[in-house]
Amino acid sequence: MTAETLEPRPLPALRRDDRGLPFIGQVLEYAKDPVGLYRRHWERYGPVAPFRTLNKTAAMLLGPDACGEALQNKDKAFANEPAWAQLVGPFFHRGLMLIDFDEHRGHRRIMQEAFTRPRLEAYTRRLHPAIEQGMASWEADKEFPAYWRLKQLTLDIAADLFMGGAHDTGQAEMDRVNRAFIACVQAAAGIVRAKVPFTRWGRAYRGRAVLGSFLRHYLPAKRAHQTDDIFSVLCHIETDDGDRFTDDDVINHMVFLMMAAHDTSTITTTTMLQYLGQHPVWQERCRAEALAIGPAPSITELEGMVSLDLVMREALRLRAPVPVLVRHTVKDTAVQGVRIPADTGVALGIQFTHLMAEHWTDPEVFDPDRFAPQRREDRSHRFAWVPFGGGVHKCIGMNFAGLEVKAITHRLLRDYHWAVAPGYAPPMDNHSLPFPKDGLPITLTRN
Ligand code: HEM
Repeated sequence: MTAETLEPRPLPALRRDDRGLPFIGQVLEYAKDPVGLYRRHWERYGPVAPFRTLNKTAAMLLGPDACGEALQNKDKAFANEPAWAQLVGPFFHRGLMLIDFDEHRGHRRIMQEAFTRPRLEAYTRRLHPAIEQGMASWEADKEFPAYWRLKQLTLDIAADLFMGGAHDTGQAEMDRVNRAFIACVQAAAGIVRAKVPFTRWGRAYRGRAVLGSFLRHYLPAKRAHQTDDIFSVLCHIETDDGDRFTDDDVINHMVFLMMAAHDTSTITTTTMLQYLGQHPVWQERCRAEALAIGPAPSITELEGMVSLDLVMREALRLRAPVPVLVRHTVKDTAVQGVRIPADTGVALGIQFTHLMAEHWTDPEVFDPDRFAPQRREDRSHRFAWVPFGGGVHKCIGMNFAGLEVKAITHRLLRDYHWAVAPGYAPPMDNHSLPFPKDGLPITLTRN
C-alpha cells in the first residue's frame, strides 16, 4: 500500500493540561507566549496539533510541510472568509483576503492591476514627500516610542498614497478616522464578539461605519478623475475582459487595504529599527547604501539597497507581522496524513516555522547574511520563509510593502543614527498583530 492510499489518522486528542480556560481555551496562553505554545504542541503532537479556542477544537499546523499543504490548498478544502471573519470580525468583510475561490480569483485579477510596476513607480514617487512631511515633526535627541511614531507615519502615508489626501477633512476628523482604523484592527482581540457598547467589537462596529462614510464621501470625485492614489486606481482599473469594481467593492477593498498595509509595515520597520540599533555594523552598512543614492530614490535604487533588503528579510523572519494565518475547512481533508474534518478552524503557525532549528542556523539570532546568495537559508524549504503567506492569497502588496519600509528606513538612516541596548527584548503584545507594549523607546541623533 502506498502512503497516498493509507487512511488518514484522526487529529490527536488534546491533553487535559492543554485545554486552557473554559470558553476561551488557549487564547490567553497564546497571547502570552505564542512561540512557546507552538513549540510545546509541536513536541507533543507533531505537525498537525489540536488546540482549544473559543470553545472549539481546532487544528494547528506547524512546520513548512503542513503549512505549505494548506497554503497550496490543492483540494480547495481551506477557505479564508469563515476563518478570518471570525478573527477580525465583520469589519473587513469583502476585503480581498476574505473572499474565496472563483470569486476571489475574479477580484484578485482586477486588483493586480493596481500593483503593476508602473503603478508602484507612481506610488514610490508619492512616498518620499509623504515620508518627509510625516517625519518633519520628529524631534532629535529625545526618547520617543518608535512604534507609535511609525504607526502615525504609515497612517499619514496611507492618507496620501491611498486616498490622494483628504482635502475636505480637517485634522480632528482625520484623527477620528485613524482611531476608527485602530478600533477595527483591535477587534481581533475582543473576547465579547458582538455589537456590545464599550467593548472592542462595539468600538469596531462604530469604526467601520466612520470609515465607510468617510470613503463614500470621496468616491464620486475619485470616479470622476483618475489620479495615481490607490483609491482612484481602484475606481478605474479593469481587466482585459473589462471587469471592474463596483462602488461597494471599492469601499470594502479600501478599508481592507489600509488595514493590511499600515500595521504590517509599521511592525516591520519597528523591528528593523530595533535590530539596526542593536547591530551598529549593519546600521553602518545600510547607511552607506542610503547615502550612496539620492534623497528620493526610485524603485530600482531602493531595490539596489542589498544590505537593507537582507535586514528587512531577517526582521520579517524574526517577527512576522502576521505570525499566524487562519483557515476553515469547507470539506473533509487531510494534512500530513492527519484527517481534518469539514467545519474545523485551522491555524497556520508561520512564525514557528521561521524559528525552527531544522531550517535556520541559530534561529533566534539576528543574522541577515543567512539570506545572502551564498547561504540562502530561506531556500531550505519552499515554505520556510513565508511572512507574506503563499498560494492564491499570498500578499498582493508585498512589493509595495518592501518599498515603503525601505523608503522610511532609507530616510531615517540618511538623517539620523540611533542605538538600542544589546540585551533589550521588547515586551510583546500578541493579542492581535504583535507590537512592543513599551512602543520601543528610541532616541534619534542627527547625523
Ligand atoms: C510587511 C508588510 C506586510 C506583510 C507582512 C503582509 C502579510 C500578508 C499575509 C501573510 C497575507 C496572506 C493572508 C492569508 O493567506 O490569509 C497577506 C495578504 C494580503 N495583503 Fe499583505 N502584508 C503586508 C503588507 C501589505 C500591503 C502594503 C498591502 C497593500 C498595499 C497588503 C495587502 C494585502 C492584501 C490585499 C492581501 C490579501 C490577498 C489575497 O487574499 O489575495 N499587504 N498579507
